[in-house]
Amino acid sequence: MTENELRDLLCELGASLFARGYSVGSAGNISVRLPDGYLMTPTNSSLGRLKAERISKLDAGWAHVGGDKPSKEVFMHRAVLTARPDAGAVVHLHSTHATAIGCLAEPGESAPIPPLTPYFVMRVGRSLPVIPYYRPGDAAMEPAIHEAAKSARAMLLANHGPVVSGKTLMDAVYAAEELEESARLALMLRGAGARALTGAQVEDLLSTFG
Ligand SMILES: O=C(O)[C@@H](O)C(=O)COP(=O)(O)O
Ligand SMILES: [Zn+2]
Repeated sequence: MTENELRDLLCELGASLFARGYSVGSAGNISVRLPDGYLMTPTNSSLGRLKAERISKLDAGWAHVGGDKPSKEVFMHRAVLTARPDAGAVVHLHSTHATAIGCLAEPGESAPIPPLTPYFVMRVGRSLPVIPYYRPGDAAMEPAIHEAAKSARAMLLANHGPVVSGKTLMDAVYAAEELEESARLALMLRGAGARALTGAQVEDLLSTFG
């Protein structure tokens, strides 16, 4: 896709996430890898009202070179995109149920949501590390996120929200949506003795769709 097509898709997907309640107010931010740098949602912007021409552009060294001032979470996005050379985009949301799991789980946990459904395993993967709490925008979060992202497509920031990567922008958004719905399901079934997929079923999914 061209840069302009990616800008338009970012606006379209941001509006769709916002309209369906995956983000509210100016919460959340999204980045997309380009051949010569990165696109990032501007700080304090609503995902529901992004303007293609105002999206922030950063060069390959992560310096701001165009558009509005980028999200204060540049360190979060840089941590994931440098750890995962195959990732083309990162989506950070405050979606309610994934954030709730991030408030219940212990930092350091690696699988706070059980593999209840195949699509969760296919989109999010085997592990979902819980990163200790950092103040939003704190550069100190970068090493912990970078390390976790080497082996996980998605993670939960304790008491903050999910961070999800994907090969493409569309993949990252689909995975963020699936993570939120799986978190909702996990909370709904908490304590009910729900049957999770077995280890063999998870491995079969990962080797077939991984
Ligand atoms: O939680 C926060 O403050 C940020 O992580 C966030 O979601 C929105 O920050 P900006 O992207 O700087 O608006
Ligand atoms: Zn946030």
